[in-house]
Amino acid sequence: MALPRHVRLVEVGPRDGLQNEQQPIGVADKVRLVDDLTAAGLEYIEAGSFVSPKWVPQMAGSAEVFAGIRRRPGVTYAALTPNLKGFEAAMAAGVQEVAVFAAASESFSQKNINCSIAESLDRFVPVMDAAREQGIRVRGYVSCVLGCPYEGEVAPHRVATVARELFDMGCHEVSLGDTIGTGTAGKTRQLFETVAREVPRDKLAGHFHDTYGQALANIYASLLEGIQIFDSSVAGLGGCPYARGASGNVASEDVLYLLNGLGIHTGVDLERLIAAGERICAVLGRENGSRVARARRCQQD
Ligand SMILES: CC(C)(COP(=O)([O-])OP(=O)([O-])OC[C@H]1O[C@@H](n2cnc3c(N)ncnc32)[C@H](O)[C@@H]1OP(=O)([O-])[O-])[C@@H](O)C(=O)NCCC(=O)NCCSC(=O)C[C@@](C)(O)CC(=O)[O-]
Repeated sequence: MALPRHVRLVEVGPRDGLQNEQQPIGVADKVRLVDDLTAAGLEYIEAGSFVSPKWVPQMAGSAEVFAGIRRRPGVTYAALTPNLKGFEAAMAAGVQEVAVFAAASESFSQKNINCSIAESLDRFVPVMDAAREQGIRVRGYVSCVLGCPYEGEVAPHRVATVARELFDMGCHEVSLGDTIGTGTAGKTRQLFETVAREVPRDKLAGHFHDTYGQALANIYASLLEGIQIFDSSVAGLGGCPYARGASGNVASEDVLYLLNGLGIHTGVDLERLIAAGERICAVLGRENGSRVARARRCQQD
């Protein structure tokens, strides 16, 4: 399959990235991060999460974040909503698009959202109904698509079943998450080939954590499978609170460098993106997880 000419980057740093930080992060710093990402040209930014603050304390201020950001027309600012309560809170905060999240592994589903896969899909039905009534688009996530921290291997057909359920219930696109980053390029191709029998390819996104250093290779493998939407996290922020040892998402800067090198258009400015990552890393006092950003810094020193 020929490589696509355009890719949409879904920036998940303010949500997937920051949700795993142990130290408190002020609303102003979160708002600044989202504004910097907007300035870098990202068209889709996951800016927060309306989940139980007991489960993920770092996302507790999401309503304030949505109140503080400067929204650029044409940019989607989205949030996670695991149930109707979260959806209603997101609507009150003026969220434009929400995401529901399921897993391909029963154990991870229990650890992450305290219910089975089937129960989670049932919980999403009222969210989907309310979203339809209010004209809100819903994105779907499937976690553990290339491995589970509790169960190990996950067969592609199990992922396909959950992805199909999410698509059939009205999710406009389904993002497949390699939560623990164990996937390799061959398995990634096999995964998309299998899932694309159930959900159209142009409705699938890749969401790769870089724990084993395979994320860029997996993105290239996905491009060869015709996938044109990728989730990434500025400065490689993050991890997953329910997958011990999982490192952050693949760094947005590194994905952009790959795509730029392939001549694939994204509309994102690399230098501004690097600046956004450097700023939030300075706030957090952590090393920048983007190799591109680190290389640029060395060249400038
Ligand atoms: C789903 C629940 C709520 C079930 O949690 P539960 O305890 O089973 O739910 P519950 O309905 O019994 O409610 C318990 C308490 O939570 C409250 N509650 C209930 N719902 C909400 C809500 N929406 N917002 C705020 N509060 C809420 C509810 O009001 C109650 O409060 P209490 O009476 O004890 O004071 C919980 O398990 C939860 O919030 N989990 C969140 C897990 C999470 O955010 N994980 C990270 C995101 S997923 C991810 O990172 C993976 C992804 C997407 O990036 C892809 C990948 O890489 O794999």
